[in-house]
Amino acid sequence: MGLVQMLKSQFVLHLLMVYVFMASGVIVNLLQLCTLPLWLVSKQLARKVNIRLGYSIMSQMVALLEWWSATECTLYTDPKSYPLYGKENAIVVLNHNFEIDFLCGWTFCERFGVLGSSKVLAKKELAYVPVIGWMWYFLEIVFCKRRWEDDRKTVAESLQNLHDYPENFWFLLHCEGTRFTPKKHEISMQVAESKGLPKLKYHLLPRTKGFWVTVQNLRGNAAAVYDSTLNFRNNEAPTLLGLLNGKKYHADLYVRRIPLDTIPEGEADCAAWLHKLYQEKDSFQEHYAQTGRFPGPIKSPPRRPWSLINWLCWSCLLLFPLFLLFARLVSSGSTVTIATTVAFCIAVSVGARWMIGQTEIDRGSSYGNKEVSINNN
Ligand SMILES: CCCCC/C=C\C/C=C\CCCCCCCC(=O)SCCNC(=O)CCNC(=O)[C@H](O)C(C)(C)COP(=O)(O)OP(=O)(O)OC[C@H]1O[C@@H](n2cnc3c(N)ncnc32)[C@H](O)[C@@H]1OP(=O)(O)O
Ligand SMILES: CCCCCCCCCCCCCCCCCC(=O)OC[C@@H](O)COP(=O)(O)O
Repeated sequence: MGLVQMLKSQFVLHLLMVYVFMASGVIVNLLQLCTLPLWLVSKQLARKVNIRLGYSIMSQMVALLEWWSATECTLYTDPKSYPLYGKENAIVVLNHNFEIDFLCGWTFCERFGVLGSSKVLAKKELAYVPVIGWMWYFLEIVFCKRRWEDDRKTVAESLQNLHDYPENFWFLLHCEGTRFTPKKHEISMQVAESKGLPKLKYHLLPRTKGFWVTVQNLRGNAAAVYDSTLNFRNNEAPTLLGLLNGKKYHADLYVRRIPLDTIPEGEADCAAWLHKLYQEKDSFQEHYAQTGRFPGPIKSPPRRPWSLINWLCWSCLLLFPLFLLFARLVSSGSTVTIATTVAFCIAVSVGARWMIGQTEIDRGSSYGNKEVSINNN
């Protein structure tokens, strides 16, 4: 292990990074709270301010991937579609197999200039994750309970609100609804069989209702669906802790641009269209497994310096007072103050570990895990 790699794996450095992320995150959350009165005066200005504030949090995690771990991201796509990326609103349909797929998504958003305005249909539980979940509230992220009877109205309303959104956005949909595990796969393939649908090898059976409601409510607003398929070289299963330890991965993303007006309007036709799309996605993953690459030409956007600059600015701003405080603490010699500080550091690391746990598939939800009573009618 080289010196740099050894440094990157030091716990004390991770603690400092977590401190910068959490402290800057809470400051940004408080600033977001201060924008509430602005919504009453100028909604569009409040949204633009929140896009930039959100960027300041999300791009720190992007910097972790791009600059700290130096993970590479290769894009396979049609060169004719490429100039449109970042210049239009789009619905992104992405497979959900990896613990850091959300971060790869953010990284591509960053490279096409839509990170601050990126949107997702996220499970409600994520709204309570400190910093990220609180930030999402101000970014008009659409949350769902994964119970159609509860979600159909709220999701449609939240999507309608995006019609006058002031900047281009990508709306991410993980149609599988949960991350891939062998057990969830087995159960969803029983559902596929009961519906007479072909089996998928690399994906769970997509849940079609969220896709249909999104397409219907973003018609006239989003121009296209970006069918995106992600995988990692060398059969790696990347983790957030791996990134924190400076491990370099290589992500490959295959994106096809599909104009929204070519997608059927009726619910049943739209569902059939999505099932067909997932069969195609499965064949792309098979191609990847066989050849180590996706079909089509490579047109990779380079990383930009902004995420690193933002991260360095927050680090300078927050580490300097921390070191001053630390020096004063040591010189004061007060056991109570030192013990309180140590307890605070432990609380922050436990909190951060819990947040990282939210990304771990082993600690994932039981959604899609339960045997369903299969009705063949
Ligand atoms: C280009 C690079 C990327 C750019 C990235 C862009 C933006 C980045 C932005 C943010 C990054 C951060 C990312 C954070 C990620 C967080 C993501 C999540 O939280 S995923 C979980 C939440 N999202 C979803 O669930 C979306 C998909 N789900 C749906 O759409 C659902 O339909 C629903 C609207 C949530 C409703 O859920 P419900 O469970 O009620 O689903 P359905 O009614 O659809 O399901 C019943 C239906 O399914 C059949 N069924 C039963 N069991 C299964 C099973 N195990 N598998 C499959 N299907 C099953 C059942 O028979 C019913 O069938 P039918 O519809 O025919 O009656
Ligand atoms: C510079 C950075 C320093 C980093 C410090 C570390 C801080 C930790 C930050 C944690 C961020 C948490 C973001 C959560 C996003 C997780 C997205 C996700 O993948 O959710 C899973 C759901 O889709 C499905 O859930 P399951 O049904 O599979 O269960």
